[in-house]
Amino acid sequence: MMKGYQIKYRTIFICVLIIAAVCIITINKPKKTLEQHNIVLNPEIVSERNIIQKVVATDTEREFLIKKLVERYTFNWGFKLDNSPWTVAANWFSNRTVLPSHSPELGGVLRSLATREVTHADVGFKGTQLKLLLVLQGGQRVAFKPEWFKRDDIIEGPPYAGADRHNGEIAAFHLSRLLELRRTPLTVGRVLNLEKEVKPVATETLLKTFFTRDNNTCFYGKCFYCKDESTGVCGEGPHLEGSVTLWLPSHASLTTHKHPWARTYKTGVAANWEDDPNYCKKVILQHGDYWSGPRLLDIVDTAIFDYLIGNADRHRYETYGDTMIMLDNAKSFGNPSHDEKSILAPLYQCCRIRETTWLILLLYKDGALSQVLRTVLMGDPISPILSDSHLEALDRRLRDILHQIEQCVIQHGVQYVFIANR
Ligand SMILES: Nc1ncnc2c1ncn2[C@@H]1O[C@H](COP(=O)(O)OP(=O)(O)OP(=O)(O)O)[C@@H](O)[C@H]1O
Ligand SMILES: [Mn+2]
Repeated sequence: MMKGYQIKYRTIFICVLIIAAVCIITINKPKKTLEQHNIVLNPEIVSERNIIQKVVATDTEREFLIKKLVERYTFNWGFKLDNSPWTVAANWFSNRTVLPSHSPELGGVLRSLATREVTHADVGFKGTQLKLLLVLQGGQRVAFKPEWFKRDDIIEGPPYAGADRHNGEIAAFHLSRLLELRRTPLTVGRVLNLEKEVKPVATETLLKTFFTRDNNTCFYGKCFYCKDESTGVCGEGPHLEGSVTLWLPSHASLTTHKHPWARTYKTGVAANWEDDPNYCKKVILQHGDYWSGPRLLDIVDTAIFDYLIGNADRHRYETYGDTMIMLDNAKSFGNPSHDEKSILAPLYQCCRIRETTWLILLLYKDGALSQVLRTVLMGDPISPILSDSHLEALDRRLRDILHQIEQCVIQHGVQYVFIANR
């Protein structure tokens, strides 16, 4: 009797030990990192994948990767164009991208945007923010967004607070190139002499809004927030810095849509997406074409891009054909110590992303993003474009994005999260 009890207790004890050991092994088993998953790759990014494998290897190879990326995205300011810069740029416009991944001509077109004579100046014809609509020699329309803030100024308040940041528009353009989201029109920095370059060619409507304050030339233009001298912008003397953005070609008819993840812009009033974890499914149900075409993935790409630049103001968007164009990126780089997680809602609510986008993001991890962008931005005539703290914020935000993608994979699996060829 006594012996039987002992055997029974010993068996139970051994079973408990085995179960505990299995549990410990399972819990401590290293999770497969995303790089170890065997993803089916698009041919065009196979070369990038080789680089990824290298970057995971050693510091020297990481340096090599950064050097390669800098070479690829630095533009040659002195490049001599054979054709009109405006024809070159108009020919770049296609149904998925507005410029090529890399072309020596890019430097020539950007130089023309920054230096060609202004032949006509008018008030911006759309939007809530003060801007100029200029025509440059050769008949090219551009939008000029003026400088309101210094590079170190910090914008406090709601995530969409403050006037436009012209340097943000420039940085966003180059970031979109680095990430191969080439759906942002060409943008460059420029200092205009308002007295000599703008006033002589200004329309009556614009001219009427010019005034002087402390010997500086100022104007208040025409827009929703443009009221009178109190809402005007001033240069230093006659000189006003700003961003010049190429207008898309006239044949590019754009359609405007309300962004499904738009904010209410009312303090204390949340939009539907803000407290509905199933919001993404509802968006897809409501717009079938979002899922069958590129739209939802364009929205996710744009959310990633906006999270990096800190733009919480994408209340509407434009499409050309099926493609979402990323216009108006100036509500960005306002506060380097604030990361507005809600901008990522399309990513964390849908948990779907283009496989190419994810692979390209991987190239820039561990500080490569700020290093490459810093060097590329040095080529702009009004550089430095971003303060160190904004560049550091990019690396930190990229880590958040990669972590979020990893969470999606853990939750839904690789096949669900990564979408190829759409
Ligand atoms: N480069 C461009 N090419 C073609 N159209 C453009 C370009 N930039 C702006 N637009 C058109 O002008 C509109 C207003 O531009 P933008 O969004 O930059 O102004 P905004 O004052 O910031 O507007 P909002 O305050 O609504 O954000 C865009 O929605 C688009 O239709
Ligand atoms: Mn805007």
